[in-house]
This record gives sequence, C-alpha cells and structure tokens, in this order.
Amino acid sequence: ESTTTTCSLDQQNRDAHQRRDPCLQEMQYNISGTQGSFWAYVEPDVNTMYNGNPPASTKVEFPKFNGFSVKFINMSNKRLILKWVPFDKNQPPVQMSVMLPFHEAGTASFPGHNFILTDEYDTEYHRFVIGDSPAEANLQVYDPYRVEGPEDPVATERTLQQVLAPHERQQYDQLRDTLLFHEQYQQFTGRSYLANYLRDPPRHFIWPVTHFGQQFWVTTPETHFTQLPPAQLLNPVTTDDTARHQNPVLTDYRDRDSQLNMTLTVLSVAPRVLEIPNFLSATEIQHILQIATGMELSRSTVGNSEKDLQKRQAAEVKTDTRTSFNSWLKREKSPVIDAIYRRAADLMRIDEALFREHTDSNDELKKKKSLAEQLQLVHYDPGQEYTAHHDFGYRDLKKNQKARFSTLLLYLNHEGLEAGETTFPRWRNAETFLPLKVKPQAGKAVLFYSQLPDGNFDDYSQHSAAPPTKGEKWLINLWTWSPYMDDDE
Ligand SMILES: O=C(O)CCC(=O)C(=O)O
Ligand SMILES: [Fe+2]
Repeated sequence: ESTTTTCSLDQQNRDAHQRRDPCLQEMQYNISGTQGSFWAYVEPDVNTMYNGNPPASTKVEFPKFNGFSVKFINMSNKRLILKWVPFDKNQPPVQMSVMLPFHEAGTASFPGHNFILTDEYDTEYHRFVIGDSPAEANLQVYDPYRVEGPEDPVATERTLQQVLAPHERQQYDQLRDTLLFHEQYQQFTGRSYLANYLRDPPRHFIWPVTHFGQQFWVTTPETHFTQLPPAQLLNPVTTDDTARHQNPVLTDYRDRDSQLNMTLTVLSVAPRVLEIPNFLSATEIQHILQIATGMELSRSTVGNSEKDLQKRQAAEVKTDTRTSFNSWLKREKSPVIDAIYRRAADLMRIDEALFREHTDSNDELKKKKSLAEQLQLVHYDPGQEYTAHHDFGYRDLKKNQKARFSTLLLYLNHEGLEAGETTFPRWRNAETFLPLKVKPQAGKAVLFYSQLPDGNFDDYSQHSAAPPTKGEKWLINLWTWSPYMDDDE
C-alpha cells in the first residue's frame, strides 16, 4: 500500500489561493461522519475596510434595500414548475422555471414574496414564503420525504428507502450534504452557502481587496487604439490557436507608449468592486458602436447566450425585470475587439488564451471552451433598467458547478446621460444605507466578482442598472466563468 499523497493541479490552485487571499480562514466541518477542513471566506470587519481611518461610526449601515438571492431546491423526484405568485390575487402565477428532480433554480427576491411549486396540471405541491433575512431565506427547500419532529431521522430514512431508487437517493444525499454544509458554513461565516457542497475555489485570480480606495496597478502591452485602422486591416481574426500572435498588432494605430498603465481602485470590499478609468479609448468606443449600430439589437434576455436560451429555461429563472436592448459581439470580430479581450485578461491577471477556445497543453487534441463570453452590448433609453439581480446562476449540480465568475462593465458614453448608474445596494460600509452608485463615464471599466475566493457565490454582488432619466446609456458586459463556461453536455 502506498502512503504517497498525490497533488492535483486543482489542489495546487487551491493552495495558491489560500496563500494569496487575505479573507480565507480555515473551518472544520462534519458531514454525516466525514470530517474535513475548508478555507472559508470571512468578511472583513467594516472597521478594517477604512484602513485605519474609519468614519465617525464604525457599525455596518444595514442597507435600506432588503432583497437577496433565493435558491430553490427541489429535493423530490418530481419534475415541478416554479411560479412566482403576484400580490394581486387576480393575477395568475408567473412561471419562473422548470425544476427537474433534485435540481435547483434561483432568482433575486424580497421578504414576503410567495412562490409555488406545481406539476404540469397546476396542482400545488408546495408554497415558499420568503422570510425577512437572507440568513433564513436564502435557501428554500422542498423536501417531501423529510419527517419533521422526534421521528426524524429514523422515519425519514425509512421513507427515503421506500420511495427513492438508488440513483435518486444519491442525488438526494448530495443535496442534503449541501444543506448540512450550509449550516456549518453559515455558523462560521454568517453567510449562506449558495453553491453546492463542495465547490472548488475559483480557478482564477481575484484581486485581494481589503479596503476602500486601495489601488492596484497593471501594465499591459495592449495599448489604446488612437486611430482606427483602415477597413482592410480590420478583418476578423482567426480562431486557430496556432496562428495567434504574441505581440500587440497594428501598433501604428495605437498610443506611442509601449505599455498602458491601468489603475484599479477599490470602490467596495464586500462585494469586491473595482473601477478602472480610461480602460477603453475613444477610438475603440467608436469602433464598437460602429459595429453595433449595424447589428440587429434584440430585446434583452436574462442569460448568457441567445442560442442556448431554450435549454437554459429549465435551469434558470426568467425575469421581466430587464427592459433594455442588447446584442452580442465576438472577440474574433476585429483585431481591436481582440485587443480589448487581451487587455481585460491582463487586468484580471488571467491568461488571454483562456478567453478564447484553446488547446489544453496536457491534451493536444482536446479543445477547451473559452472562460469569457462574447461581449454583450447593452443600450438603455430613459426609463429602461435592469433591476437588482446576480450574474451567477445555478447551472448544474456537478461537484464543481460552472458559474459566472466576474463581470467587467465597460461604459461607452456619458454625455447627455443623467442617472443610469450601476448600483450595488448591499455593499458593506459604515456610512450610508444607500446603494453604492457607479456613474457611467465613457471608457471607464468596473470589475466585480460574483464568486468569493472560497468558491461560494457572493450574495452581495447583487447589482442593478438604474434607468437613465435623460439621454441614453451604452454599456458592455464582459463575463468570465469559473471553472469554465457552461457547455452543451
Ligand atoms: O447596465 C449596467 O450598469 C449593469 C448591467 C448588468 O448588470 C447586466 O447586464 O447584467
Ligand atoms: Fe448584471
């Protein structure tokens, strides 16, 4: 018998994160007799967010905004339909998503909201009434097998053995382990465990944010375009890995300096939000909008890809909270767009090769999907908005769930625009119960993370796009995923 312990790449990455991130603390847990230790994200005390220079009060100002993320868990072997019940009794319930057996769905909600689970004939199986606080209401469980009271767990076990087939039992147990882990995680961190037990920490670098106004600097060779290259030089770039260049292209049309210095400034510690002025040049913005105005803009859909939308409906809650218009722009569309991806990768300290289809060096034949989505261009007219939501979702129940990891927002204009801010209503701070509001400014970027350094999803990453009161707003979303993007398995 060998006593050698092996160390996978994942484990190495995990160790690297533990060394790197200042907010991880080791917690012990016990799931059905299995002991383990976990590096949990623990939110820093609000005092420390001011770096020794706190305001008069050092108490967290609890946000006026009272919404939070809600994850519904179907612990039955039935395919059920999740519906939101409007307050107006004359309105019929609104279908949110189809919940497969032992699957999850999620949305942002508020205290007092009602949801029901029905079968396809509208028979009601369960009603969820959303409680007041995230701690009690983040997870909404439908478990028809659980026998409450002193007879549990013996009676529950008997029921489970009678009702569930072995493969169903396995799925049920996985969800139950997740709930057990959630309880212990919540005790240790004060937060709900929104991911599935046990999700790996993100594969990718996260800026180790500790205080307001903290700055990080990144130097990139992907300098600004200052002049638009002639049309014949703006052909789509190849998707063939081997043809990829290492050095910046079209330097004649770029800033004369050989490097671009980018400064990231921390706007919020929890959630982690950073702003980067002058990420895009005026020429680049003009180029993007030029391509965009020649494109068909479609009604915004909540989700990450139009073509997969139908498939996603089973797993994702659809909302009518987004009234803006959007369209998608491929990285390969032009060398300018490609340069923006490379710059964004440098900003996030992620290898740009991971932001396109690439070949895993360990497996020459295996094409890997990109971590980064296409650019999503969004346009708001006065009154159009995107109400408070999360960018992560509950795609699958695999051990290491794929989910959106970070969002890079790129503002394309501000002249003539009033309001239309990006808001983070749940940021932790000691000064105001009002949302953090980020004002659009042409060329400015905002980076925030939907995942915590411990692999959990960050409920505080909830954000909204406030409606412009005057003028229009143009913005780009660049989403990345961890461990990698959802595919069509
Ligand atoms: O428009 C904004 O400021 C934010 C957009 C956003 O959150 C989204 O599209 O997911
Ligand atoms: Fe968003």
